[in-house]
Amino acid sequence: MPQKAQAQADPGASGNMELGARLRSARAKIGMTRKDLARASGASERYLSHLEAGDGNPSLNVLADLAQALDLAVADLLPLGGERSAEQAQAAAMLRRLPPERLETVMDWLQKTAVHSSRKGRRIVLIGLRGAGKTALGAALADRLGVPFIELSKEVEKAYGGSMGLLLEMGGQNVLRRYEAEVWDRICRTQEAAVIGAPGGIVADGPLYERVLGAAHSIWLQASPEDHMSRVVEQGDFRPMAISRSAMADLKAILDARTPDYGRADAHLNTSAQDFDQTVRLLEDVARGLLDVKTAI
Ligand SMILES: Nc1ncnc2c1ncn2[C@@H]1O[C@H](COP(=O)(O)OP(=O)(O)O)[C@@H](O)[C@H]1O
Ligand SMILES: O=C(O)C1=C[C@@H](OP(=O)(O)O)[C@@H](O)[C@H](O)C1
Ligand SMILES: [Mg+2]
Repeated sequence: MPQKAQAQADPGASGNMELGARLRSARAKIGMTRKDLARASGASERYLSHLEAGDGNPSLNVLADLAQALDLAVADLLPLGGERSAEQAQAAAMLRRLPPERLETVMDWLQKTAVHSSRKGRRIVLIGLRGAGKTALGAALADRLGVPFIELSKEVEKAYGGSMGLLLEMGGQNVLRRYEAEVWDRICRTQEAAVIGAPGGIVADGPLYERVLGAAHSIWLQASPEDHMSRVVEQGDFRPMAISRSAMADLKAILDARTPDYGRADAHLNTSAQDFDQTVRLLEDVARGLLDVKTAI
């Protein structure tokens, strides 16, 4: 194999280059000459010049001496630990230097903001069995938060250009899942803030459900089986429970089977414990709690 290709494929070589660059820039930042650094660290000037050129593989002891001479942590000299930008590397270095007693506060803040909100944005997704209130409560919540209300099933129908019934008849569950996944991803790309009503059956598509939980703040709207049934019957729509003598047994079985999945939502709200308007108020509190981001460290 040619020498150059081998060097490029060797992650150690690029690490040494990065170490060299970090050393040079750390030294430059504090106005230290190579001679100064050699004196302060005990390494020879010639060795330092090799290291800075990316041509060396220093021992941990040497690194420790260099770091001490530069008033840095050893980790600050090491190649990026997977960070994708200088800012990320700087943030990681700052975290490493943070006194332990401040670390807990900073981690708490990071969890609530950086990690949490960057992926979930200000998106709220409502999940739950039919009659939970995803549609009715979702519209009311969106109104109160001043964000759009989007129903996944409606968006699927728009994207397909036909009714859900037609889509299922022509394409079946697999096509429905493909549409749901495409529409979900588009919503996440285009809507930083929204209330999204998921179809009750979203839990059946494992990979999509994972994406849903990861890309929005999720709230499971719970109701008693009796309320699920009466609300659905009132709407004259019996999906996914067929009208039969065993309808209530079917409903309970579906609810039981889905409870572990619905239960993974970030928050749960019992909609059976109070009337609609009170439920809207509670839901708004829950949603604002999830969106609330502490900005002061
Ligand atoms: N406390 C409550 N919480 C949610 N919905 C309620 C409540 N009380 C009555 N309802 C009614 O129950 C129905 C819930 O249906 P819907 O919003 O279509 O549920 P989903 O979209 O989850 O199937 C709505 O007509 C709503 O007005
Ligand atoms: O719970 C379910 O299995 C289903 C719920 C419906 O969505 P909604 O809960 O939005 O009505 C729809 O996805 C389909 O009829 C299956
Ligand atoms: Mg609905």
